[in-house]
Amino acid sequence: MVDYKKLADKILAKAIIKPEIALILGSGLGYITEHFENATIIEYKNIEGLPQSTVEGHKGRFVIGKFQGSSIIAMDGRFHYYEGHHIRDIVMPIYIFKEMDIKRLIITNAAGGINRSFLPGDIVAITDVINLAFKNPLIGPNNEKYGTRFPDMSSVIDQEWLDKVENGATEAGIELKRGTYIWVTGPSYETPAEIKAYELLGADMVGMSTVPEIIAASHCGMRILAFSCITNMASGILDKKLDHQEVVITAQRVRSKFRRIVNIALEAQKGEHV
Ligand SMILES: O=P(O)(O)O[C@@H]1C[C@H](O)[C@@H](CO)O1
Ligand code: HPA
Repeated sequence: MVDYKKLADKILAKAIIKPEIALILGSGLGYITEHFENATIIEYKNIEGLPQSTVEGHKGRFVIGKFQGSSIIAMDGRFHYYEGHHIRDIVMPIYIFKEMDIKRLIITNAAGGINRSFLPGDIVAITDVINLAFKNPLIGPNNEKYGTRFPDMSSVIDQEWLDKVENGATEAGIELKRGTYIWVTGPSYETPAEIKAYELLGADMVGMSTVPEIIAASHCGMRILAFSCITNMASGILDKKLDHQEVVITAQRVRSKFRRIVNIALEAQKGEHV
């Protein structure tokens, strides 16, 4: 068993501040850490036992600092199943955050829009997920210290927190859509026939991450918000080939809107108990 506490202590020992909220940054979204004050950067390669990031647009480092008055630990680079990591290793950071006594998690990703009312550049609040990869990071012995063997998944997103974010976004004049995210392993993008099938299953956007993190964070009782940046329309919707460069470029194009949504999410939890 991995000693998450030891890893958490090792990371905290290098930081100037004690983080209270964790933020996982999707493809091309790492720029938000440029706005952190008093930032400590810790490369994954300097933490023995952690997997490494191998994907463009994922730097592979923790950035710990103050953002919008909140103390944050951000993952500028996440782990994906298609990189060859064991499914349990993908969620190692979640249990490390738990050992840091972090109670709130904001997850972000780049995703392909399936819902025809979405446009590249939209930000969508994830309201539910579909695990089409059929991989579960909780398979194996359960550590009761973190959570129960059979965790409930009927309300994985913190609705109270999301309501506040939606109100804040409306007040700020930012359009925040809602949708169901379907997780596939990748790394190949989907075929048009697959996208038609996922649409029938009720998915609004498709991506290659986030769901393992939601399962693990939910298992250990964290309050979760998750946002997709629609970087492209999913396969077959437009007469266009998909390409990771476009994903990263679109994620960067919406940097100001995306940053404001994260700001609002941080503001929305201030003054609350956890
Ligand atoms: O880490 P995320 O989910 O944001 O990255 C998406 C999914 C694939 O890793 C990649 C495909 O372009 O971007
Ligand atoms: N499919 C899967 N993952 C993605 C996509 C997509 O179209 N865009 C960004 N990540």
